[in-house]
Amino acid sequence: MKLIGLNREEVKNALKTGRVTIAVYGMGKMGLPLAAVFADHGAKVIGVDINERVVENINRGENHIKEEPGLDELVRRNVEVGRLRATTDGIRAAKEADVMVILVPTLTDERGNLKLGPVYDVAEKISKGLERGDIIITEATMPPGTTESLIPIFEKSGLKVGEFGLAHAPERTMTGTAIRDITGQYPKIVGASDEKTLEAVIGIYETINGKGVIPMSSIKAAEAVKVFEGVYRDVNIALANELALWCEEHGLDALEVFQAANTQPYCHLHMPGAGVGGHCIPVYPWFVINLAKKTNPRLIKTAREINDSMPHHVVELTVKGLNDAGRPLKGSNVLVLGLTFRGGVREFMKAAAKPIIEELKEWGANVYAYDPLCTREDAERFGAGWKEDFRGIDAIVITADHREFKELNLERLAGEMRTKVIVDGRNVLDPEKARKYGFRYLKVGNAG
Ligand SMILES: NC(=O)c1ccc[n+]([C@@H]2O[C@H](COP(=O)([O-])OP(=O)(O)OC[C@H]3O[C@@H](n4cnc5c(N)ncnc54)[C@H](O)[C@@H]3O)[C@@H](O)[C@H]2O)c1
Ligand SMILES: CC(=O)N[C@@H]1[C@@H](OP(=O)(O)OP(=O)(O)OC[C@H]2O[C@@H](n3ccc(=O)[nH]c3=O)[C@H](O)[C@@H]2O)O[C@H](CO)[C@@H](O)[C@@H]1O
Repeated sequence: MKLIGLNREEVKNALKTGRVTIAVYGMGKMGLPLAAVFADHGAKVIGVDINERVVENINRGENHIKEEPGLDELVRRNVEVGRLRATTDGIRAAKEADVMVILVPTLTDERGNLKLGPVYDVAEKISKGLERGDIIITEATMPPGTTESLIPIFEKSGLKVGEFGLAHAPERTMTGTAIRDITGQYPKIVGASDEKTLEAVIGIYETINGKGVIPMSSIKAAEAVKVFEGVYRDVNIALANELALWCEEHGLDALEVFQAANTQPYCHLHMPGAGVGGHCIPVYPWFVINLAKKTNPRLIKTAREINDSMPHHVVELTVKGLNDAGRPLKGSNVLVLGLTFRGGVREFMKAAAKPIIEELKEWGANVYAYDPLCTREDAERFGAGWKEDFRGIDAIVITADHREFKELNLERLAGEMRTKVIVDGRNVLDPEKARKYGFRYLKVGNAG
């Protein structure tokens, strides 16, 4: 059922009664939860992915996103009742769907150059199945202006924008809380090509999001909201890192000072640490930097440099800790705890562990690694040995805040390690407790 021209209440009713078909392109950490939530609210949903194994799993009612609580059941029951199915045929999905949601990766390379290939691929497929009255929504985080830059591709269908609707509704969630966030942790941001499309898209998201919708004046404004959220986070993490380095110089504990400062409602000092990884936070600033022609985003560029320098600082802390214990880094056995970019997610994009392992090896250390979400092969891919105990280890370097690391048995570590040095790159351990067991405990913002 085409939705353009309906008011939001009519759209909600149509969606809930199974008269709306939604195709979601990208069955990943964001796309599959969204598809399952739409299906659970009554829509007929087609999940589209280029990965045949992903498609086969979903059609068997199996969820492959293991970091998402509740998603197994949501996928199983909606596949079982026939509301959710998956395909690799993106063109056919567009022909059958009334609404097409683009939620494939939007990435950059190490230098921040955009890699929007998956978005263009999906746009081309949608253009071959687009029908009058259809609505296309980009949910993937987009450099502002990108959604509208796809219009020439969509108009290859022979339709003009206006005959189909275009909107941007950024996915404001994170792996591990996607279902909670999609269904109402935050209001949904929506910008659209025209009033009728905006009205329909508000109806679509009010159906699934209990916090409602914030309509924006344009598609580009909606794109900027999500990107700015990420830039805010990256710049504030850089501020925390810079102040933490100052605290080290002045013998202060950064977290003690930050926690006290943050009791003031206007102060939100973030967590200093081993660096900023993932598909999101280190990427979104480049969307702003690359699009700046007359302005010069100096602060945003400097923040990126500060955050990218933190893995090296963690290596410096490791050298200091070992030296204080009378051991050179060269020849020491160092165990890196964490290969993923953050705890709870098996994702390696710009993980701090990679440069840390490389630099430790350059200095002649024997480097091992362990991560509860990873395998021996992952460690070897990073250039480290795999080690699940602490015997003979001189220094432990924590680079991801996995729950397991917060619960480390310090008594066992003290008994097994050869030299007792801990560099806590994610502030997961209690400094006093570590020092009580005789560890030299260092972290970003407190060099012991
Ligand atoms: N992961 C997060 O916490 C998070 C949070 C908010 C927003 N986002 C944004 O959501 C978007 C998707 O991120 P994600 O974490 O779900 O990625 P992901 O890597 O987990 O999943 C992407 C999926 O898209 C599929 N895919 C790739 N190219 C395709 C194509 N041409 N056609 C169809 N499917 C294709 C892949 O096979 C994969 O299954 C990105 O723009 C990201 O910035 C991510
Ligand atoms: C919708 C979307 O895109 N969602 C994103 C998702 O982001 P994400 O999954 O990438 O996770 P983040 O928590 O942002 O971590 C990124 C890296 O920064 C390090 N870090 C973090 C905080 C800090 O104070 N100091 C740090 O050093 C951390 O170790 C890691 O390496 O969720 C965030 C809400 O959590 C959102 O804001 C963010 O938009």
